[in-house]
Amino acid sequence: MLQQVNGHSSVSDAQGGESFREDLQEFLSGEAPLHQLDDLTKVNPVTLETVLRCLQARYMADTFYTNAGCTLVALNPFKPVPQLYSPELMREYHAAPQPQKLKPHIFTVGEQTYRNVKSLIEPVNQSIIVSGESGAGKTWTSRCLMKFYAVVAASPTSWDSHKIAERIEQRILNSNPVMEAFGNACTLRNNNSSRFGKFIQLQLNSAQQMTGAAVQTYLLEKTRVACQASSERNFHIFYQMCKGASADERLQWHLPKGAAFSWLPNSERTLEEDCFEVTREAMLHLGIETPTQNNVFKVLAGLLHLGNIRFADSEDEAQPCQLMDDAKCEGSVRTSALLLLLPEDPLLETLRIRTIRAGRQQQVFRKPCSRAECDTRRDCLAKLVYSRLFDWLVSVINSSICADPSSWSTFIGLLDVYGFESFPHNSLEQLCINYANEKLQQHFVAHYLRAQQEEYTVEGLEWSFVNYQDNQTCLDLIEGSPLSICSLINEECRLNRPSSAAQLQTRIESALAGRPCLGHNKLSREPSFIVVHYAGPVRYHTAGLVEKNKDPIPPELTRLLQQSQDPVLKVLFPTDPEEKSQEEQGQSRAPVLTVVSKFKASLEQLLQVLHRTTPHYIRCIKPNGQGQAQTFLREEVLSQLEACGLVETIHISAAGFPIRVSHQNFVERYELLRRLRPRTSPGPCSLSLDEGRSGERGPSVSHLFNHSLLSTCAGPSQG
Ligand SMILES: Nc1ncnc2c1ncn2[C@@H]1O[C@H](COP(=O)(O)OP(=O)(O)OP(=O)(O)O)[C@@H](O)[C@H]1O
Repeated sequence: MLQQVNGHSSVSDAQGGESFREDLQEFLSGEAPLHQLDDLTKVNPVTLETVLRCLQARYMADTFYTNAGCTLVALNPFKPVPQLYSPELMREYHAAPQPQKLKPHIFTVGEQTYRNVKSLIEPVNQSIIVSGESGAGKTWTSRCLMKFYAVVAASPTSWDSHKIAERIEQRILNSNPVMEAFGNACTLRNNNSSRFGKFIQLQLNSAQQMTGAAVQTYLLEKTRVACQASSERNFHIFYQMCKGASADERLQWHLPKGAAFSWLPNSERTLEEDCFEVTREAMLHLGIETPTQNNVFKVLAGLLHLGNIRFADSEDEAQPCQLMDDAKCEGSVRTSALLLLLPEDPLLETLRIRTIRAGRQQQVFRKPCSRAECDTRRDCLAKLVYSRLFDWLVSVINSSICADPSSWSTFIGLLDVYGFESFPHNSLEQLCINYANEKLQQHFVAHYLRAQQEEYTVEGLEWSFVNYQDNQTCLDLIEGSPLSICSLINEECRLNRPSSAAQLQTRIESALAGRPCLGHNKLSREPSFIVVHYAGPVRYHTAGLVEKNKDPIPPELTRLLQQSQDPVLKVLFPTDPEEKSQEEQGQSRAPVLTVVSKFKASLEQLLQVLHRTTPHYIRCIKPNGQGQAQTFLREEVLSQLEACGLVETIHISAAGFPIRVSHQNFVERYELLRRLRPRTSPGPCSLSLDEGRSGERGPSVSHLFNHSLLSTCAGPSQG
């Protein structure tokens, strides 16, 4: 081959031939080392294999951030890398003339968004969408970005003239431990897993200083209060108070050392998250004074005692269930009532007896509940209190950190959402989460395609995306009108008819027959349906779906809690005189929104906000499921690349121009070809190294070309 090459070569003398031979050997021995490639869309060619190899090589070289077009891929190091997040490094990225020329980092994204706001080019507001599966590093990333803005967008003086007034950035940072204590839990996949989604809006004034923030939360996993999977835990706060309370507090909250609570599994495990003092301190900084904090913890202790109440089957259906025959159970009712400041007998009665209003006169009937119903009502009471407490905390946080509307004009939004989920058993929670991911994926693809087109236009390239189809058909299946999975589940709730899991499956299959993204696993014995998501097919079980969607709260429970004399519960359950009189007069109350309807509405609101911002994407990837440093499991990474839409990005890249090399890199790489150039005058495909240097176009401009162009011409069009 060399002979043949030499035949056309201008390299003639023996010495030159030898050096050429060596250079050619070096050329053939490979591209730049993979770990040095900062952008996945620049690996050649862009395929899953090359992308995986590149990520692996970088991970093993302790390089955790890589660009992928307009996305940043963040690999979880699973080990402390303090120098990677130091304030000095933050300032370096902040001060850099071109931060995108530094190594890929979340601070590049942070700085870019900050500069975009400064530039005042529409849309001025920015959003950073951080996604990934549980344990991939979303919370870590969001926290680091908040710290970054606290450093670079800090106001030079205190926001209040008083010395004691705390800086707003510190308050915003203080919201993290509080939200994590109440909203995070140890799961099989992550010791500190956020059990809710959040959008944090960092508010900036005209001088781009942070003047405040606002938090919006989504879908708190409230069932965890009363039901934890084996080897998982309840929300951190319960363990924090049980482990960190003083002797005096233990006495007040009836939490003697070593007390066993059935809603507090795996409490022998101590995690670094079990830091009660940090939570209390942060609550104090947010304006939640010690007496209010004590009240909150007293209520939580009341819930723990509530969880120890056990019912026994009643022999006579007309009689209410008895408590399990032990003194401990009676003690739990008493202590729970004491801590929640509720009358003991009505508490027990509400758990065991259902009241039904019927007829024109709204006559009240009392029906004893079965043992299972009693358990459900007990759990429902705990979930109701906890979810309202969480919402209240978020509202307190907001009132502490939110700036006056006149003091801010722009914002940077940080969205930390649960990634795509597919488990052996998937239910309404997974449907909502995956629905949100479909929406965000559509938003991402639209943005990515737009960015691609803009890049091609700048390059003067003709382009077309081959066979690219977005995920609208899947979204139509989930949320479309008039018929979709959401509408059918809502219909079942509205009609309030008894319907089995099998009937719901049949209804979905018949009403949505022929939809391309709907599948059915004929081998499955449990009633279910399959949705073919962009990230892969997921089977959803229909059992319990309608009930979960209704999320019914027996009105007696709310009425009971309205009787409490506890100051916190009084805030969480205010009495509404109008509602009470309406009920007494037999007027029907406003229709209760289903879980799906509420989620859909909040998702639409979120997307409206996102649509009005310039989005930036950070995809967090977990290199292995065991949380081990230096371990890169290709299969696991691959499934996450699929789930976070990166494979799709790669396909879109490949549908456009799959090979992208900057002019400068091209020249450096193929410099050898110049020495092969015949002495005759250059043809249309000849390479002139002096023309069109990339620097003349600006730093971000790449030359893009397809396979055929490369193979026939071996040189970029100089467009
Ligand atoms: N950049 C990082 N450097 C060091 N360790 C990290 C980094 N990112 C994540 N980790 C480790 O991984 C763990 C999981 O990260 P994190 O809690 O941010 O995941 P997550 O994606 O928010 O998960 P979930 O969806 O369950 O809340 C952290 O507790 C931390 O130990």
